[in-house]
Amino acid sequence: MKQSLSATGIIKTFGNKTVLDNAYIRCETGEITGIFGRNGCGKSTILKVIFGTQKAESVSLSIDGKHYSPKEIIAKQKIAYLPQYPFLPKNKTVKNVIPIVLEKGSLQDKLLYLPEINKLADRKVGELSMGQLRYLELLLISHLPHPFLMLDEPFSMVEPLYKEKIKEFLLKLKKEKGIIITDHYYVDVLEVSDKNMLLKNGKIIPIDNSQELVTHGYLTSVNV
Ligand SMILES: Nc1ncnc2c1ncn2[C@@H]1O[C@H](COP(=O)(O)OP(=O)(O)OP(=O)(O)O)[C@@H](O)[C@H]1O
Repeated sequence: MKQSLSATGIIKTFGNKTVLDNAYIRCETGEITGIFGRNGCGKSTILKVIFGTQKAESVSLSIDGKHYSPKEIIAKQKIAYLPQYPFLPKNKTVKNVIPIVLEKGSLQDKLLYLPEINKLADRKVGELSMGQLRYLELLLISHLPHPFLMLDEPFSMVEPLYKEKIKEFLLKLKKEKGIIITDHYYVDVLEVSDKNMLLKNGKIIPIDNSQELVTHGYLTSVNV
């Protein structure tokens, strides 16, 4: 059965600057939602507000019609979140960080035996390249059993071959999850997304076709 996530009425200010002005995100399992917007428009902030790690002046959050406080989101294990910046401890090996994120032994094994992760198993996290680290973090977070997944720049620093693997993986994963992605690699996002939104001046604008990203000033031209 489909599950739905709704975060509405989001207001967030930093000092006298209103970054989110009645913004919203809605997502259902079985679909990928792309969020676009210029640098500093509030894409990371909206994800952090929903995940409960950034306090907002206002946000109304519900999953399957049940209301949640953002403070409960981590504990309730409904939404997994890949932050924009690396979060794994640098001094641990890849095989030792997997159990920190994934509790279940079968999930740990599933990840560890993926050839691209297995070959890094004994390397320290701090010794991985940025792209290898991004790929590891994405796979770790995506293997959590949570029904919703928010990805902040999953394609950043990742080589083209692995970007293709990520897209293939996300298209399979969306059969069981609702996925929200924000990334300036807009071609990659558009290739996998079912619906898209633009964040501009604190508001969400639904995007029906990529030409609208030009109309609203995010792109100068569309080549997809
Ligand atoms: N802790 C903070 N204190 C003050 N201002 C902040 C803070 N965090 C974010 N901001 C400001 O809020 C705005 C939105 O930041 P955010 O990181 O959400 O943008 P973004 O859309 O994710 O940008 P980018 O595409 O560059 O990653 C920016 O103007 C930023 O400077």
